[in-house]
Amino acid sequence: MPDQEATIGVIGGSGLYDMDGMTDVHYIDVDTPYGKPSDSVVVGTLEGTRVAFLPRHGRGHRINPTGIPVRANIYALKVLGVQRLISVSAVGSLKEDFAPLDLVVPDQIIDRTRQRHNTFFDEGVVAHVGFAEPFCPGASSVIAASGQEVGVTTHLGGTMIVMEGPAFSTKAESFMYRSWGAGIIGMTALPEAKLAREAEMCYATMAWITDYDCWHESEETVTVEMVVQNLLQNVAHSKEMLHKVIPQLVPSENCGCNAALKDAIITDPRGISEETKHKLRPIVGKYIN
Ligand SMILES: CSC[C@H]1O[C@H](OP(=O)(O)O)[C@H](O)[C@@H]1O
Ligand SMILES: Nc1ncnc2[nH]cnc12
Repeated sequence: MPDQEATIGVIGGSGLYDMDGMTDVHYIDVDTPYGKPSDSVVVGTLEGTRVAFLPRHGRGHRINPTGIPVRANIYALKVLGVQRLISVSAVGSLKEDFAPLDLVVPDQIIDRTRQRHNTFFDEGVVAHVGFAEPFCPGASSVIAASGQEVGVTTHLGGTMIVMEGPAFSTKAESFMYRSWGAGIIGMTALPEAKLAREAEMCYATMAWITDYDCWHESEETVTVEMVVQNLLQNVAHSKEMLHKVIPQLVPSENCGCNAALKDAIITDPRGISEETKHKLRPIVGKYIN
């Protein structure tokens, strides 16, 4: 595999702006039809595997959740060869037994975002990917097993609310999300998960609980200070876990993530312009040439 390619991708969230222990490192600035990604992508070797790492808020946390160039991020990782993508996120808890510092590996998601581009298929070619199971079950199991191995309280499964932000929720919203049965809340897993599906990548999330949002009677309402304090411990666990997770992320025969577009493109290929084909080649080149 060439130096500037990687099959595994990691998107770092709040607090995770770099990865420890990578060797043979290249910083790559990728330009995409959707503009520049959040920052340079670091490609290096970790535990014998080529990995591409990208901090979604940019180094120094410059980009708010709404402003993250998610299409550019996913497109850039696809161009670099990424097939399986792990996302790391700080989240609030909506359930008593999901406590700060616990790890949740969600299996469902509810979209409460309003201002984001959430598809590669909005111009010139239409595709409808299946999203009933938004996270790759194989990659999710690997993350959960490694959480248990490093000794963190780990919950496999749970519904994640993705809100627009950047302000945190009102109490009324937080109670409503609880009544929906949701377990955690964050601001960034969408459209990331959807675009990763369109790009036929396995996608799973390591969601670290930093707070009880604002619904809890006896716990303090979320603040950035509280999130950051808990993040420091969560980030250390994330880094330790990534060393274990990455070498185990082998392709699974039955997850189907790598064939998400197989029956999803509805546009007659004869009507797709050369310009659109060129723009979307890394995403659809396997099906439309
Ligand atoms: C710093 S608190 C809110 C912020 O943290 C989470 O970011 P990420 O998912 O990238 O870890 C949350 O989604 C908000 O963007
Ligand atoms: N309570 C919360 N709401 C939304 N995003 C978060 N990230 C961390 N805590 C959060």
